[in-house]
Amino acid sequence: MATNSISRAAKNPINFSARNVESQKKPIISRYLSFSQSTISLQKLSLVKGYHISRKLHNTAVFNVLETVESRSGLVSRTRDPDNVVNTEKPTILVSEKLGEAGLDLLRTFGNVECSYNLSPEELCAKISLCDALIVRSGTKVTRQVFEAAKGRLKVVGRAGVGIDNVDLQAATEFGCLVVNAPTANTIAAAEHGIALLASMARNVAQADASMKAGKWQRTKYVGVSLVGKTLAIMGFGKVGSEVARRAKGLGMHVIAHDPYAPADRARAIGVELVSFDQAISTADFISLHMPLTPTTNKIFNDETFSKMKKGVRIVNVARGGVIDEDALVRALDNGTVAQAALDVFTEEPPPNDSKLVQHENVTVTPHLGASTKEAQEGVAVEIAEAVVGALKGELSATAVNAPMVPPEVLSELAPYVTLAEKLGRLAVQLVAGGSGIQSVKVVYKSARDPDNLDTRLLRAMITKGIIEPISDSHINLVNADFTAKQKGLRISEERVVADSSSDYPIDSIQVHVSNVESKFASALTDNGNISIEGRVKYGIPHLTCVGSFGVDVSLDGNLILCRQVDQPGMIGRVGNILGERNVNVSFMSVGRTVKRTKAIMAIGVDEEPDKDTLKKIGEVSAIEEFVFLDL
Ligand SMILES: NC(=O)c1ccc[n+]([C@@H]2O[C@H](COP(=O)([O-])OP(=O)(O)OC[C@H]3O[C@@H](n4cnc5c(N)ncnc54)[C@H](O)[C@@H]3O)[C@@H](O)[C@H]2O)c1
Ligand SMILES: O=C(O)[C@H](O)COP(=O)(O)O
Repeated sequence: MATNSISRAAKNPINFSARNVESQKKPIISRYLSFSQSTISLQKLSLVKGYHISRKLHNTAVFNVLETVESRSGLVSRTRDPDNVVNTEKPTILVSEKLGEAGLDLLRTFGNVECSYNLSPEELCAKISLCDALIVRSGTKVTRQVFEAAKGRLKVVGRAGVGIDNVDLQAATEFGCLVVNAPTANTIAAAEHGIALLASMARNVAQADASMKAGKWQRTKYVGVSLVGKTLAIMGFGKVGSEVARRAKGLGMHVIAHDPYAPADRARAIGVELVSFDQAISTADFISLHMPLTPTTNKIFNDETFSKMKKGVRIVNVARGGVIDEDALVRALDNGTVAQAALDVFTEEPPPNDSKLVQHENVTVTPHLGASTKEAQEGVAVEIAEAVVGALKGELSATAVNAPMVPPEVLSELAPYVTLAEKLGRLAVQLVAGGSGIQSVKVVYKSARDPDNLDTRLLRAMITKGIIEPISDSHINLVNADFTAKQKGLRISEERVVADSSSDYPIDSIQVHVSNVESKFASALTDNGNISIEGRVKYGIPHLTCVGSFGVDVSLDGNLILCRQVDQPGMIGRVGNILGERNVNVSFMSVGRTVKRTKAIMAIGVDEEPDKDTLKKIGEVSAIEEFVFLDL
C-alpha cells in the first residue's frame, strides 16, 4: 500500500499563528476583522465586502458562509481629535468588569478603552452598538440581545478567564462575532484557592473566626481534622486538578484521581493513581471537584453518589456549582454523610440570600474567588488583551472558541467530510473504556488527491472536536483544536494513503485509530490493540464502514447500537422486535462478519435513545456477546 505520510504529531502542531497562516490561505475572518491603525483608511475602503458567518445548529460544527454583508463602514469608531483637525480612527473596547491594569494599558495602546462596570442588561445593550470589542468576566451576561443590539459592529468578545457559560456562543457565531478566552492564566490561583478551602474547612477557620468576632472563645467546639495521611480524591485531573494534586501531596495527603480522559502517565508522574468514579468517591476522606460542567457532569454529585461516599467525607468545589445537586448536598450534610463542604461556585450566582446551603453551619463559602488573585488577574488581563487586540487586527487566536475560518470553496466541498470527521471522533471516544486515558490518535485519509490539493486542517480539527467535546467544556474549532489537544496531552497524527480512485472526490475514506486503550466494545479493537473505525461519504451522507476488523455500512445519523453476536439466522429480527415493542424506531441496520457463521457485528441506527431496560433486554439475547450504545 502506497502511503504518503503527512504525520503531524501534536509535538509539532500546525502553527495557526497569523504569520504562518498569512503564507497559506488567508482566513475569511481576517477579511472583516482586519483592523490596523496605520492602514485603516485603505482597509476601510477595501472592507466594503465582508462575510457574515454562521454556525450550523446541532453539533455538526460546519460553519457556513451565509452571505456577504454589503457595507461594514460601521467597523471604525471615530474619536474627536482635540484640535478637531483629524479623526483618529481607533476601535472602541468596552470593559464591563474589573480588569488588571497591565491588560488595560495594552488595550489603550490600540484602541479607545471604556471601563463601565455594573451595567444593567439595558445599559449594556445601549452601549454595545458603539463598540468593536467587549471584555467581560463571569458576571456579565452576553446574551443574544447584546449581539442583536450591536447591529453588526461588535467584532470580538473577550472572556477574561476560562468559563464562557455567560456568553451566548451560538448567537456570537451567528452574528459573526469572535469569542476568545484566557484559559491558562488563572489555573494556579484556582488550585491555590482549592487548597485554601481544603485547609480552612478541615480546621473550621471561617466558623471559628465568626465565633470570635461574636465575642466567643470556643476551643472545644472547633476541633478540626488533620490532612496528613488522609485520602484526597481529585475529580477531574486537568489543569487545575493536577495543580491541586501536587500541592496536596506536599501536605502529606494520599492523592487519587478520577478522570476518564486523563493520561495515566501524567498522573503517575506526580504520584497520583487514576481510579474509577466509584472507587474515588467511596475511599476518599476529602473530595475536590475540578471537572467542567457538561451534560455528563451536571449534578453528578447527587443523592445516589453521596450515598456511596465514606461517612463524614469533606468536599471542596472550585469548579462549577452545577456539578452538584445542591439540595442533595444539604440533605447529605444534614444526615452526616458529608461532614463539611467548602464551596466557591454555585448553580445560581450569586445564590439566593436564604440559600440553605450557604447558611449551613458545616459549609464554608466564598463568592467565586478562585481566579481572584492580583497575579492571576494581571495574567488573565494581559492574556485577554493580547487576544482581543490580535482579533481586531485580524490575526488568528489560539484561544478562539468559535472562529470559523475556512474559505467557502473548501468548505462546500468538504462539508459532508467535516460531519463525518466529527462523528468518527465522537464514536471513537465513546468506544474508549473509562479509565483508559486517550493519548494518541492516528487519522488516515485515503484519497486520490494530490496532498497540496487537499487541506485536512478542518477535518483534523473536527475529529479533535468530536473526541474532546463530549468529555470537556472546551469548544473546539479550526483555530484552537491543536492547542486544546496539546493541552490535554492528546497527540493527533495524520497519514495519507493514496487511493487509485477518481480525484473528483476529495476523500475515499477516513480512518480513526486510538492507540493503547481499552474499549467498551472489544470488537472495535484490531489485532494491534487499537480502536479502529472507518467512515466514508456516500451520496453526500456520512457512513460508518468499518468497526475493528468488521465491515459494516450504516449512515451516521441519530444514535447507534453496535452488537457482536454469534452469526446465526434470526438475530436482526430478535433485536428489531425488542426495539419495535418499545417504540424505538430503527432507521437502518447492517451486519458485518469476518467468517460465515462465526462472529458478526450488527450496527443498528435508532432515532430515539432506548431506555436502560430496552438495552438490558438486547444484552440478554443469548447469542449477543457484547453491545454498546453510541450517541452520534
Ligand atoms: N472557581 C474559579 O474561579 C475557577 C477558576 C478556574 C477554573 N475553574 C473551573 O474549574 C474547572 C477545571 O478547569 P481546568 O482549567 O482545570 O479545565 P481542564 O479542561 O484543564 O480540566 C478539566 C478536566 O476534567 C476532565 N473531565 C471531563 N469530564 C469528566 C468527568 N465526567 N469526570 C471526571 N473528569 C472529567 C477532563 O478530562 C479534564 O482533564 C472548570 O469547570 C473551570 O471552569 C473555576
Ligand atoms: O472560569 C473562570 O475562569 C473562573 O470561574 C473565574 O471567573 P471570574 O473571571 O469571574 O473570576
